[in-house]
Amino acid sequence: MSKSSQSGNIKVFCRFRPLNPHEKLTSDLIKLEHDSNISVTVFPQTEHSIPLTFTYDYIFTSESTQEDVFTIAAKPIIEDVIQGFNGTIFAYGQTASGKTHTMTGHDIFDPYTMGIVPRMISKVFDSIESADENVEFAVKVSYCELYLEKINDLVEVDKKALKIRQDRSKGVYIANLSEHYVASDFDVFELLRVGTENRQVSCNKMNTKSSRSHTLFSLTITQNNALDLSARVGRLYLVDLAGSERVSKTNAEGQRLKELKTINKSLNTLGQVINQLTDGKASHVPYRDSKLTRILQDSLGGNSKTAIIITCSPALSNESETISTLRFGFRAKSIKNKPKVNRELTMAELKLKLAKIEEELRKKAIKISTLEQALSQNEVTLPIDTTILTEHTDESDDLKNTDTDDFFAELEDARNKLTTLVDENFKYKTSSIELKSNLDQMNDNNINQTALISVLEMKIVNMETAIYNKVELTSKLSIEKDVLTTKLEEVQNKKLELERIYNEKLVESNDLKFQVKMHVGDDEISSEPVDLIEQLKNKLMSEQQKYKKNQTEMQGLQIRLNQALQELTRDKRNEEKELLNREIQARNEKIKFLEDELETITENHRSVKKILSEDEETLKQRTDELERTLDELTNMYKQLLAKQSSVNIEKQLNIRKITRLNEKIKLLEDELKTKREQLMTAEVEANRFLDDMASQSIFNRIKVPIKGGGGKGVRASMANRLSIRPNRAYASMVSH
Ligand SMILES: Nc1ncnc2c1ncn2[C@@H]1O[C@H](COP(=O)(O)OP(=O)(O)OP(=O)(O)O)[C@@H](O)[C@H]1O
Repeated sequence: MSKSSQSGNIKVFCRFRPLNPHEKLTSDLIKLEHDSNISVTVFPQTEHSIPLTFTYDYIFTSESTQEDVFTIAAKPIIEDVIQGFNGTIFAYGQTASGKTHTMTGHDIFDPYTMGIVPRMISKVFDSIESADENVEFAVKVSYCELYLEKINDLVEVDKKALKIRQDRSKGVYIANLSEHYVASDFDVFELLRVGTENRQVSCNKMNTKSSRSHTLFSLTITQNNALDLSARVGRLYLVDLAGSERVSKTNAEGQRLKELKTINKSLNTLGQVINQLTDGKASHVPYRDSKLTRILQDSLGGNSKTAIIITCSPALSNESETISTLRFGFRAKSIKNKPKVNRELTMAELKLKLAKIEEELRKKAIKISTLEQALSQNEVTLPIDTTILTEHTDESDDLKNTDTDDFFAELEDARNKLTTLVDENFKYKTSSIELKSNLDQMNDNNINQTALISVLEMKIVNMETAIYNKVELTSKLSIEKDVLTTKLEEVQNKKLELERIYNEKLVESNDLKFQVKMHVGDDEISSEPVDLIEQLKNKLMSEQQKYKKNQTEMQGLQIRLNQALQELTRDKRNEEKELLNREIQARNEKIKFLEDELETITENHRSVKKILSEDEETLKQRTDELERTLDELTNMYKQLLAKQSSVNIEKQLNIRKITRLNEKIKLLEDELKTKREQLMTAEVEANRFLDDMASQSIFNRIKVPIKGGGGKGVRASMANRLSIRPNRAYASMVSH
């Protein structure tokens, strides 16, 4: 199967039916305005209600014809199904709103009243008739109903309570549901008639032939092109839902009430599925909550081209149901599906794909070398064995098919990742270098500051030594001063002593003079006393000399003391001391300042170190991370190389296969040429045989090939049989 997907919203169409005869007598019309053929505004009659505007892909009014509905809503879907897409059309609305009228129609043979289903079937066979005669079609149909949450086959009625299954190729499907090959629209109509007869229909208060079950009619068209050997499969689902209705409006009880509840439950789940699909935030879509939503899984949010026709009653008595239906359709409009063509590739397409793969391989090789360069620029060496690129072996038959698109996407992804990582790595490296240079600069600054500090410290030591010397000198001078003071005191004491002695001697001498005067008069003084006086005079003289000497000595000492004191108190000294003190103070302040500065620098250094160590840590982590990622990328790169190698091998194998196939085709073409003529005659016989078969049984379990364009013979013969048109009673039975 090849992919050719395009996403698109589900198409929603709205259809208002006319008032029925009963409503014409009992009810007014809902107040609404058709703003355009895509927008309608409802003015609810309930108190305080505001007007509600709804837009759809198209709005059919009560005057719209069945032909209009088919052309606008259904025809594009069947055209897509013939192209190989899956398509779904279903009608949703309250009971008696016109679902069956829209889907089947009142009379499937009446060109005016026939609904979507018969028109689509005719369209399918018209398309087959006008198709290329090299295309062979096979059409098969199945018809079932979902009644009370059980799936029953409507053609082979013994097949009841069928199970829903899902697989990759078929998607969601009903296991064991009978499938019938059909050769013409007549076969399909006949099958529809039988199925409709078997459908659960009962009377209710609102609709005398109300559908009590949901029905699912499926038509699968397979086409094989004999020229390019391509194949396509398109599947069409036509769903006629049972109508929702309020329990209170129907007076239902017993089995009817049970049916009603089951129908309402499955329709509620359908509403929830649509709500979840359009919510945007919802993580779970409750498809499995009802069989109806499970069957419609591929049609809602899946790979189908889907059209929903919401049918509405215009009667005021149904206003709330009509608004609820309009809301349902409005919401469903935003569901996005991803339809894809179910087809197999032709030989030419295979060749084209091979050429594309070869081109992509070439590009990939360039990309790989670019990657290698990028890696080597980042000093990442890869242990690549380059021979792996060209190596291939015959033992590789088991190798899985590699989707080159995925491979290239992966490669591109890896390349982008690598580029981002390389850029990041580069950024980190640059910032790391910047940080390192900052750190170096700060270290240099630090060294300079430290040198300056040590010079200053030296200076401080010198100054301290000088201060110490000065202090020592001062203390020496102070000691000397003390000694001199003591000496001065001694001299002064001596002086006082001498003065005292002198005074005593003076008193003694005066006493002696007086005694002499008194004793001898002036001339009668004997030689003895004169000697004594002389002695005393001499003694006094020597004492005076001693005194003078002491006095001179004392004066000398006094001078020396004064000199010493002067020296001590001299201004110059004081000034020097003052200066010294000031210098010491200034240096102390400088030391303090430098200490503070040193502390700040140390603090800065510490914080920078901390930041750097943190940055280094982050950088280290980042580098580790990058290294890990690079390791991963290296592994990925190796894997990619291995993949590339397997693609190369596969390419070789494919080339061989294609060569073999071409040879085979050549042989087959030759064979075909000879057999074609034989087939022409056989075909006439086969047509006759098919006619016979169709006359015996219309439900065919054997594949009936219908030739595009060439199928005219079969359909024409069928048309002959259909020329006896079914009577009215039969036709209306088909419609319900
Ligand atoms: N657009 C229309 N034009 C004319 N008549 C219509 C239209 N739509 C519905 N009717 C008529 O309204 C009646 C109810 O329609 P129908 O049976 O299709 O409703 P329904 O939605 O299928 O009901 P239920 O869910 O109960 O099966 C029928 O008689 C049908 O012919």
